[in-house]
Amino acid sequence: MDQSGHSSFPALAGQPAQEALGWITRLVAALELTPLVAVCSIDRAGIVRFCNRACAQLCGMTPQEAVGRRLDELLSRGERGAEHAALLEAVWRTGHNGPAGDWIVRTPDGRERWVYSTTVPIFHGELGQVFCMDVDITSRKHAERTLQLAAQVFENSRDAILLTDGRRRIVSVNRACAGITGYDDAEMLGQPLSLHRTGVEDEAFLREVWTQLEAVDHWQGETWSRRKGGDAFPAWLSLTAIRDGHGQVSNYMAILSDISERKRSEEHTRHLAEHDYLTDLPNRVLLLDRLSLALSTARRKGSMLALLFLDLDRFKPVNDTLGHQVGDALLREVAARLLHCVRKVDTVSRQGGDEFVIILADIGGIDHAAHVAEAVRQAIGQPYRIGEHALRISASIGVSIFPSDGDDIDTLVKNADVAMYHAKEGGRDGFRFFSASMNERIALRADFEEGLRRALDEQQFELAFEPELDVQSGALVGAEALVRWRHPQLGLLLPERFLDVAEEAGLMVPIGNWVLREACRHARAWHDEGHEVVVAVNLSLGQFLQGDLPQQVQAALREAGLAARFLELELTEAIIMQGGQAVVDKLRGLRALGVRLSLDDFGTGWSRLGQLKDYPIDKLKIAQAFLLDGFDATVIRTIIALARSMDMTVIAEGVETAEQLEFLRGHGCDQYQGYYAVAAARDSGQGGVLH
Ligand SMILES: Nc1nc2c(ncn2[C@@H]2O[C@H](COP(=O)(O)OP(=O)(O)OP(=O)(O)O)[C@@H](O)[C@H]2O)c(=O)[nH]1
Repeated sequence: MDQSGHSSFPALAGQPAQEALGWITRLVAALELTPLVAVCSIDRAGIVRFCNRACAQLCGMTPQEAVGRRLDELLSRGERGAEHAALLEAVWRTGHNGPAGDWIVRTPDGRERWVYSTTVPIFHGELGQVFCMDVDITSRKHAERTLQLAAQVFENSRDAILLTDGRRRIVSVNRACAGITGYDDAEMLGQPLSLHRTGVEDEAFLREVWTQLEAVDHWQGETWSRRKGGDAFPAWLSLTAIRDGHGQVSNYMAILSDISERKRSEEHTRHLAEHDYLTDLPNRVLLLDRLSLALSTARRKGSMLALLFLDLDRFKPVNDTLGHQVGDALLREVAARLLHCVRKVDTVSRQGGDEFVIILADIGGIDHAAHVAEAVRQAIGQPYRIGEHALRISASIGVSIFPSDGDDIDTLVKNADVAMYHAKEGGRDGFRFFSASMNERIALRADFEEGLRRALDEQQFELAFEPELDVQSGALVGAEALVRWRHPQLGLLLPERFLDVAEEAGLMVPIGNWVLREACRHARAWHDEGHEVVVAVNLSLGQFLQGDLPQQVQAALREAGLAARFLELELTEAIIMQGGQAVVDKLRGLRALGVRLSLDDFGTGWSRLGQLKDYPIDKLKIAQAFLLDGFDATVIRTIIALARSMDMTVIAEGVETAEQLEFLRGHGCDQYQGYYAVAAARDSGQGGVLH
């Protein structure tokens, strides 16, 4: 017994001294060698006096290296170091065992280990040493942490997770399970995992699922589930068999995700991809899909189908005058009216712009298509009220029929389009059925356009000149250049035969520039022969709008060596109607080159007479309509007076008789042109000048 009353070795009490010593030696040896418990002892100064192998290993050194160092050099006690130091201090103070507990220690080489640790004071007379015993529980701690995390994942997952035992009885469900399925835990636990619990009801499907699960331990796929309340919802189901160490299935895990939201968003995305944003009608993609389906059905049933290709008439001016928003609203209203004209089985789609295509599925006969086309025409033609605007619009409709007008999508769409084009050409506001001859006309027109494209390169254009004579003296003062096309097969063509096509084919500018250069070249030739005649060239709107028009004019004059005052550019009213300072500036720019400007066809559409004085125009050409379609003396007199008041030259076109010329002379008209001028020039020998 020591002075404090503690027995140093109670277990050896009563043993003979020799035997006790043997026991102690063996115990120390066991302590020394045990791999399970790291043991070290420290003295009051905190110096390590004993360190077994396990302790040395934990610290990453040999026992010899450990002994003699301070304990905190071996194992620092991590974040809770102060707490541990206080505990140790209490052991020294009270002489009682320190409480056992888990600690994180840090070894000298920086590793962190979890230890289960206790501290025992050992008395030898007085309190001599404190033994620290640590069991390394790092792996267990990690396993616990992993399990804890798994449990958190299980519990917090937004998907329903169900665990069963090997006999498919539910042993655990997470919180989300009740949220998704509507069944609470009590209704689930202990129940067999018939997938009815997850709402999957298709027996054949379920058999297939379990068969695959048994074979490869996993199955996943999309399925329809039903909540306890009866609602069906789309779900993603994943089933996994979990096997034990002997390869037997010990558990099954089912994960059920509610994918209604994702489906809704996918559906929304698909809707956007297949529908027109403005009218929400099927777009071209969906139309082709529906048409393909409708064609398969029609082929199988041997029935007919009609395709209506609809294009609004003169829709562009609605946009241009009232703005795109009104245009958009009109398109939406048109879409709504179209839907009213067809059955549920039919498809109304918008192709873009002001084009719509309608599929009439399974029609009884052609008259059905005609009936719908007429109903559509009438519906579109009813007045519209868009905001404060009252509008009217019409549509041109082309119809193609399966099987007579085509057997495949492309042909049917193309033929309906061709028929629509003919409806436009036929005066708009109507419908046309496709006929084979339409294609021939389209092909002819395409050939014609192709020929026109080649005509410039192959020098098939020519100029003719119409003389302009002085009313008083009869002298030749000018000549208007008029373009002709010597077509290889069709012979000499007048501009009205090909200018529309040139306009649509974008050829007006190159043709116009050719005319300009060629006219200047001719004028120069006349001058060289001693005839100082002005040459007049018509300027199209397209030409006027080109940015480098002044340069083109200058180049033509330079190439020909013609003085600018001998070139007259004839403007159309369309150019002046563009209005604005930009037009005035451009005209002034041309005028500054020294050329003359005349206004062609004056009097037919000009509504802003007051502004005429703002434009730098030298000459007015009285439209020939006033002379040819019933001689309008009042208008002619007025125009002459107007031109005089503004100091402009005035010329009358289309003069055919001596009386007309007399009238013009009597009212002070300066020049004239037309059949009578041609004859007069010929008779006076001046006609030959204009070769
Ligand atoms: N407001 C609006 N206009 C559009 C839209 N898409 C295209 N457009 C316009 O629709 C017009 C289509 O005009 P076209 O069919 O070429 O010509 P049109 O004036 O109808 O003449 P015709 O068809 O020859 O009778 C163009 O001006 C386009 O800019 C759209 O989504 N909204």
